[in-house]
Amino acid sequence: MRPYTALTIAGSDSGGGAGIQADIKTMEEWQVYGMSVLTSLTAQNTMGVREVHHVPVPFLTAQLKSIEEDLPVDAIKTGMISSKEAARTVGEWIGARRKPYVCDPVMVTASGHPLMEEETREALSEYLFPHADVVTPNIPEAETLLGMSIKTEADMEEAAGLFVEKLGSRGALIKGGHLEGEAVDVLYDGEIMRTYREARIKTDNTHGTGCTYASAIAANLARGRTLPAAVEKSKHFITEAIRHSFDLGSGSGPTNHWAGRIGEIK
Ligand SMILES: Nc1ncnc2c1ncn2[C@@H]1O[C@H](COP(=O)(O)OP(=O)(O)O)[C@@H](O)[C@H]1O
Ligand SMILES: Cc1ncc(COP(=O)(O)O)c(N)n1
Repeated sequence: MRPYTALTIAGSDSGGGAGIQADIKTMEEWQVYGMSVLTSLTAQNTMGVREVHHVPVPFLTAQLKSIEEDLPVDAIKTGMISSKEAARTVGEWIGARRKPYVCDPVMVTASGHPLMEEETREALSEYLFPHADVVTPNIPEAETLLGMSIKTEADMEEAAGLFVEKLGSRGALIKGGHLEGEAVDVLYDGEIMRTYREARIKTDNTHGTGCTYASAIAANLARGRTLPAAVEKSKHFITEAIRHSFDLGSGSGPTNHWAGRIGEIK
């Protein structure tokens, strides 16, 4: 049997809650075979990032070549991409594949550690966004990339539209986790504006939510679902993952990737 497959191109989180580790755990939950190309290694836990080591670009290329010569890729997700050169390499590779692609433009960790060099911001719209079916910024990322302030749902809709019009992606999902009240996300697929709404869960354990959400969307696209259907399924998945998140570590604890299967193993 040939399983559905997805590739994450992202950084490693030694603490296991975000980055590549969150991505592969999430793909597994959707019964999608996960593959990973590492861009950077972070020495990280729930409290923050101690050190970062970037994978040299020729080795990034070697990983991409290893996938390409041997393994099928049904969908792609990108996360931490620190340098302009890495963005160019990854963007050119993705552009040649023409597979469903979810771009999570991670810039800083929740604890405030930068994961991207400043000059890479422009490289995102140059090399990555044009190939993306959907870009998934949180509010601070959307504000930085668009140079606007986002405080209301109307602002989120405007931002989603601007990603497509000005920054060149085919779609945008603006995530409202950083606003107050309900956890509302706005998806624009280039034609229709849709809103996904869930009650806000009272917890500080949200380490890895962005990575998990983007990977769930990629896994659902790999399974052949449309973008709105993939987002709907993934919004439900991330909400349960936050509801059952783990009180691990003394910082912001990780989301629970197996929330949908709680109680299965006795
Ligand atoms: N406390 C919460 N309760 C319920 N959903 C949340 C909560 N915090 C974030 N979310 C949801 O989790 C997803 C990730 O959002 P967000 O926190 O904005 O992104 P990031 O992890 O990239 O900063 C979004 O669907 C958002 O609405
Ligand atoms: C290697 C790596 N990549 C991404 C994030 C962002 O995590 P989040 O999903 O909480 O925004 C992170 N903390 N570490």
